[in-house]
Amino acid sequence: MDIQIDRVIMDEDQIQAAVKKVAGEIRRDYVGKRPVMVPIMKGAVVFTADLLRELSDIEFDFDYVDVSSYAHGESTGELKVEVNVRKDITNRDVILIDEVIDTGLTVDFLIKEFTKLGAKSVKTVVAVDKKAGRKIEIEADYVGADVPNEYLLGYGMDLDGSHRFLPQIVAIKA
Ligand SMILES: O=P(O)(O)OC[C@H]1O[C@H](OP(=O)(O)OP(=O)(O)O)[C@H](O)[C@@H]1O
Ligand SMILES: Nc1nc2[nH]cnc2c(=O)[nH]1
Repeated sequence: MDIQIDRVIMDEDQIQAAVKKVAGEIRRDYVGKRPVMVPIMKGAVVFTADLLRELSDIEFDFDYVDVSSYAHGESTGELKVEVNVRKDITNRDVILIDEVIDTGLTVDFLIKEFTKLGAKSVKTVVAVDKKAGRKIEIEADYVGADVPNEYLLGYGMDLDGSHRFLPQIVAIKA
């Protein structure tokens, strides 16, 4: 597939500033609470590595889920759970980590799942927020930066597996 980059939405410095901002907010709210950090793979892989190294001065536990719903650049609206959480999250404060919130369907689904599993609280941190993309009413609790409602690549975001590890966040030509 021929992917043409249109423009850079966030460069590496802007991304790192966004990581530091949300890390500061999470540190303030969770120090001493030992939350369970749960990235939503695969897209969250890069943001998670940055965020959790930034938070290495507080205590937390770690697990991950692998959930996907996008194919060929579009939300199918159907969540496929490849790997579910294995840690016992009963009565635990959980922080879901994702690189982007768009329709909101992924985090909404997982918040409901984790609440059913007995979590004490489930909050969400995202690197970027496409607020205009929402299909349901839901907000992330910690947002690195707001971005336009265009299909983005890089910093974990892919198109059918391509461009996921681009260090910048870019928009592509339609
Ligand atoms: O708010 P939403 O519209 O639900 O979109 C956000 C989700 O979309 C992407 O996942 P994707 O389904 O592409 O799977 P991947 O993480 O494995 O690439 C991204 O990593 C988020 O998890
Ligand atoms: N790659 C990619 N995945 C997404 N999932 C939800 N929104 C996006 C996006 O803009 N780009």
